[in-house]
Amino acid sequence: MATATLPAEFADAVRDEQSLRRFLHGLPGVDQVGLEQRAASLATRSIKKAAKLWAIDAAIAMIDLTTLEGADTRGKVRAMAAKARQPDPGHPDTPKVAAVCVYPDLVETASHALRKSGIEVASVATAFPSGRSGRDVKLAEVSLAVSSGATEVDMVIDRGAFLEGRYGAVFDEIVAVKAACGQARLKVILETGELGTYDNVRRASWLALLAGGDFVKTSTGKISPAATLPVTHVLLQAVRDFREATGQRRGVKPAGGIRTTKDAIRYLVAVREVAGESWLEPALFRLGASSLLNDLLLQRRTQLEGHYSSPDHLTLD
Ligand SMILES: O=C[C@H](O)COP(=O)(O)O
Repeated sequence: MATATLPAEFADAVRDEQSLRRFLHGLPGVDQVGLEQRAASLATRSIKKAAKLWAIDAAIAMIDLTTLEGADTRGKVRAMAAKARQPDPGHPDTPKVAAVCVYPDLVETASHALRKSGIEVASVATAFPSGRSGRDVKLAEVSLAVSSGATEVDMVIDRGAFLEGRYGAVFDEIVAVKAACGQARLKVILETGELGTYDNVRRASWLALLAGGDFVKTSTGKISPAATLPVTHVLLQAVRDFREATGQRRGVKPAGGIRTTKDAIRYLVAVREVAGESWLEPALFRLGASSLLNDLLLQRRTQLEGHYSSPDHLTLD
């Protein structure tokens, strides 16, 4: 197996396929009932009015504004980039989003449209969303994205290999992609809706962290279920425990199906309660979403203006 830069205590776990399997299957099992109850009870927590505007602004600043459609055009990406820079021209104090996320062939357009904005350019890669292609093709795609200006790469893991128990192959692929990323941040999409169990989600999270992923991300947004609160709890527990064990902080990105301010705030509450308040920053937490920003902007206007605001003044998501 390839090697990742790891603290000594984990060097043994990734020595070979057998050690990795032993490590991943030695992780504590997830208590499904306890996990789902805790996620549900945190989801009902209400937040005070004063905190709501803070939470809305925090959520906006942590969005990876995404378009991943076959029908995407350069014009659509330019319009998204303009919205990413200034989400609500009627309220210029509205924060910018964290990143714009596109397919590799649109990175150049996004990068040009976002220059000097401080907004990251994220590209999906490694045969997104299925992950079904050869290693060389996947790495070539990562190189295309990075050489076109991507500052972040959202790769998908090989779920087939993972479900066959070929953990070494998944690990090696993440290590190779990380190397191809150079300075770009690597987010590792687990596609949790295909992993079957919370135990598998925990194993996949640790595998991605051990292999050098900067973020673990729930979903592509292309299958159902996509992001859920319980699954996000498992990812947050993994980065929290990884930090305790190694001193290294990694990020979490739920993505897929997050559409409302209420949902976004539930995720922020989960981050605070599971990983801790220090994770509430764009370097460590993102919300991957194609259709969330407008609801946050409407709720923000409602908070500021004291009455419901019509969506007519906002461009479409
Ligand atoms: O990575 C982000 C997802 O593809 C977005 O999914 P969504 O369109 O359900 O928001």
